[in-house]
Amino acid sequence: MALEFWDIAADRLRKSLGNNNYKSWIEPLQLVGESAGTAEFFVPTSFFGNYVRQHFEDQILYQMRESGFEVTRVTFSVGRLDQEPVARPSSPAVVAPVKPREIQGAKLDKRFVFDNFVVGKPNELAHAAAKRVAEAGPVTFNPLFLYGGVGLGKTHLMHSIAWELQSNRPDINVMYLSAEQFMYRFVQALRERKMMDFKELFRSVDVLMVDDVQFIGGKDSTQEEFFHTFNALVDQNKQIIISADRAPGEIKQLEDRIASRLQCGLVVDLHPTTYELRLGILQSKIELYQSSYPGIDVRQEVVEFLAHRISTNVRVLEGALTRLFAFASLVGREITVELTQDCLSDILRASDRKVTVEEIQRKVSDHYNIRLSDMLGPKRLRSFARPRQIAMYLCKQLTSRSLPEIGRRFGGRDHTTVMHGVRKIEDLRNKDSQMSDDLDLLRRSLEA
Ligand SMILES: Nc1ncnc2c1ncn2[C@@H]1O[C@H](COP(=O)(O)OP(=O)(O)OP(=O)(O)O)[C@@H](O)[C@H]1O
Repeated sequence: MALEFWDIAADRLRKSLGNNNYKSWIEPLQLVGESAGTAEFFVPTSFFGNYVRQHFEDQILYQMRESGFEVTRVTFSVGRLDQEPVARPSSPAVVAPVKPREIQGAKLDKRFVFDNFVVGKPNELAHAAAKRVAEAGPVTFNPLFLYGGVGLGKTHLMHSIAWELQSNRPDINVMYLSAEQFMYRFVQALRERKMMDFKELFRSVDVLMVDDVQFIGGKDSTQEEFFHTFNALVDQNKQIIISADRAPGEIKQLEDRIASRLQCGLVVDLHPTTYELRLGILQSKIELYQSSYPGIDVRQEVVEFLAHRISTNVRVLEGALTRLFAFASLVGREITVELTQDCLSDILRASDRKVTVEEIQRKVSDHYNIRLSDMLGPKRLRSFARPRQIAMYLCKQLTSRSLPEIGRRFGGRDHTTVMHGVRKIEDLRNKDSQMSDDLDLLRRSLEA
């Protein structure tokens, strides 16, 4: 009976709102039941429900009353009746069981899960924050903004969150995509005149994850749309997770209002890897590789050699291992440091960190707590002369500068003075363990 009344009300709504509005917003409503003056409707998404409530609620109430309903209130909740809409006022609605939802948006990499993410000092905060949002508890920081240099694990953490959300909360809608894909979809929606669908899609997600957001810098209309999407979701208390290669305030050509919104939640950076973290990552990747290349062993000295020499990013480290394992399996030899040097000569050359003379001078003067001007000036006091010789020695070791060039950069000294200094330190290094430790420490911090 109620269904027939609804048919009448719907027909009146078609006439009063027009065919387009009717098709888009009234036809998809499913009347679930009506009691105590309240009519309850199922709607496909929460965005849809909000939209109808804001724009058509009064009209719906009015036309329902005009058609014989005694209603004073309508409610809209997300759901779907299992078959054709059946309106039985006093019987409970039959709702389709919740199926685990697919993650919407870009495809996720199966290897990028929390279990495969090695945690160390440089990334522990980012990891902890990622774990927290993956629990899908009450939203405490919105957005979570992860940033860091190339290949430091931002995408890995984002995918891990998405996988974990899918298993913890199969009922919620998670959307992961890159900022580039966001723009592509936006442009496509504009071209095909489907902006309403676009808005509805993005406003109906429970967790939105956008990777590499620096991409929208300078793209004005994409930024504008992103801003509206962002605000709409935050207003609904939906979780947003963003990644970028730099902090929000440093993204070029990003509107100030967006940068400031992005800083409203928790901003965490992934620091460059340390030697220890690289060792950990290598050990974990080697174990993974050994399942594909049984019988191939990597000596500990090789692992240390790689962790020491490849300090750029983890992606390069992984590339080096892949090549090493493939090579070792082809030639059927154990992986030694020599084999590694042969096989990875190009990667090792490219990874050689370019340390500058100025960096060395600054580091050494800081380490020995003297002023830079005293290190470069004419004073011959031992407390200035020794750090000066150490800095010269490190310049010879870590840069490709010639002795005369180094002399010039140290207050215009002669190349024989530099040579004398370098020899002195070489000598001390072999005799004095404190000197040797100091040199190792300085070298490591310069190469980190
Ligand atoms: N802590 C880590 N533990 C294990 N693997 C890691 C870690 N950090 C990075 N990786 C691996 O390094 C590779 C590069 O990581 P990812 O793609 O997540 O970097 P990114 O920060 O998103 O880089 P980009 O700025 O280029 O997008 C991936 O294969 C990832 O699994």
